Amino acid sequence: MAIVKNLSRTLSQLLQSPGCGCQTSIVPVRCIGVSPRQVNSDASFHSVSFSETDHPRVLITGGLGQLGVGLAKLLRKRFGKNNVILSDIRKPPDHVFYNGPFIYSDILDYKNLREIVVNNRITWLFHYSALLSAVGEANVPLARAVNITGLHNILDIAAEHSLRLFVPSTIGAFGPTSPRNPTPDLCIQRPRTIYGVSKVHAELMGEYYHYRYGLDFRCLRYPGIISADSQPGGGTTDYAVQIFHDAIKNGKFQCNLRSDTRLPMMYIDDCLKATLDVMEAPAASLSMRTYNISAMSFSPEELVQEVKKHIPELQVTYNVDAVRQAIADSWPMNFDDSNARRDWGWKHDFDLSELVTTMFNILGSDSRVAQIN
Ligand SMILES: NC(=O)c1ccc[n+]([C@@H]2O[C@H](COP(=O)([O-])OP(=O)(O)OC[C@H]3O[C@@H](n4cnc5c(N)ncnc54)[C@H](O)[C@@H]3O)[C@@H](O)[C@H]2O)c1
Ligand SMILES: C[C@@H](O)[C@H](N)C(=O)O
Repeated sequence: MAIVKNLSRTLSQLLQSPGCGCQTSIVPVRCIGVSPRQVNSDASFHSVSFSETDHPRVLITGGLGQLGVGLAKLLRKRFGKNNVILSDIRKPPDHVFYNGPFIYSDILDYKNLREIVVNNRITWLFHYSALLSAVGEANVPLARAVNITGLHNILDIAAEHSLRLFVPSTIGAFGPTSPRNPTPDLCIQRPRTIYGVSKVHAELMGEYYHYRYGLDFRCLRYPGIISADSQPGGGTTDYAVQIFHDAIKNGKFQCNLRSDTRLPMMYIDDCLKATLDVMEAPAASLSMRTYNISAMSFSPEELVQEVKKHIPELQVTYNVDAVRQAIADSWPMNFDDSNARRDWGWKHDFDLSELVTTMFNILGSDSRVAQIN
């Protein structure tokens, strides 16, 4: 009986304090072949390994997608061009290649990742590689490999080298049984896509590594992100980017979601600002490690009305894609991000009308609007 009591006391102490349990033992993370992936218990996971006056040394994985290049630009402004390395498995266009460090990195290659982290003395890692919701459903084995096996590699590397790790999650981490209007941070999560399942897995594994090994894991659940100078990578919210390009190019747009499909959305600048803010937030201010962030929520018909203020003759038709519609119908309609606002001061700058005006300003619709008037 006494043994059972002692065991349960030790276990409850372990579960209550972050970074607990790493004081006295070597914690095996994973052993593969001749490279024992072990985390030394003495590693000071909570203190980042650069001094307060130094800038972090940053690696971004999956950096050539919709969000990575913009993130690199923001981080380079803050920490210096050479302190931020973009990586991907694709060939970078000239404007990316000549604008700062870029290297090849396949997140499924653990040794290559480790080499990059060690050789470049990386201290912060932004893990952007993923297959999004629609392309994930089209290739489940690849999505499982990249989104789950790849994440395991990232977590182990981050724990081994005491990195501060950011992994984005998504509105897609919720499912039809979650409260949808609004969706709070903590509620039932039973997504029906491989993308959503892998993101819930990422949230839970990151938090587990935080509480078990003290990994400085930080995670935001992004809404659908809208950007002007980068294309989305195959998600359910892609229509909200495509409409701007099609409206400007030929004044016609065919929407693949039903006109009343309401989803949380955000302009890219807000998303990247939130990402940097949560990474810079003092650990003591974070009451959780995974936060919803929100800015606006709209349906295709509401977006169309706003776009028509700039291009009144826009013609819209609906040709619903069954896979995407089923996904969207299972996702949150509105996101409750009150914890992020309270804990680390999250605040969005762009509402729907500012978003649409900004998109047209960047994409250069002025001449078209002028022609119409
Ligand atoms: N864009 C959004 O609306 C949105 C919303 C919520 C969450 N997120 C998350 O933010 C992150 C970035 O999103 P994004 O829109 O830029 O994605 P994206 O699909 O545009 O880009 C993903 C990148 O991952 C790379 N990649 C694929 N397999 C890889 C591998 N084996 N090794 C290394 N890289 C690999 C791809 O080449 C691609 O450039 C993702 O994790 C995504 O889940 C995005
Ligand atoms: C919402 C987000 O995760 C992505 N844009 C998708 O639709 O898959």
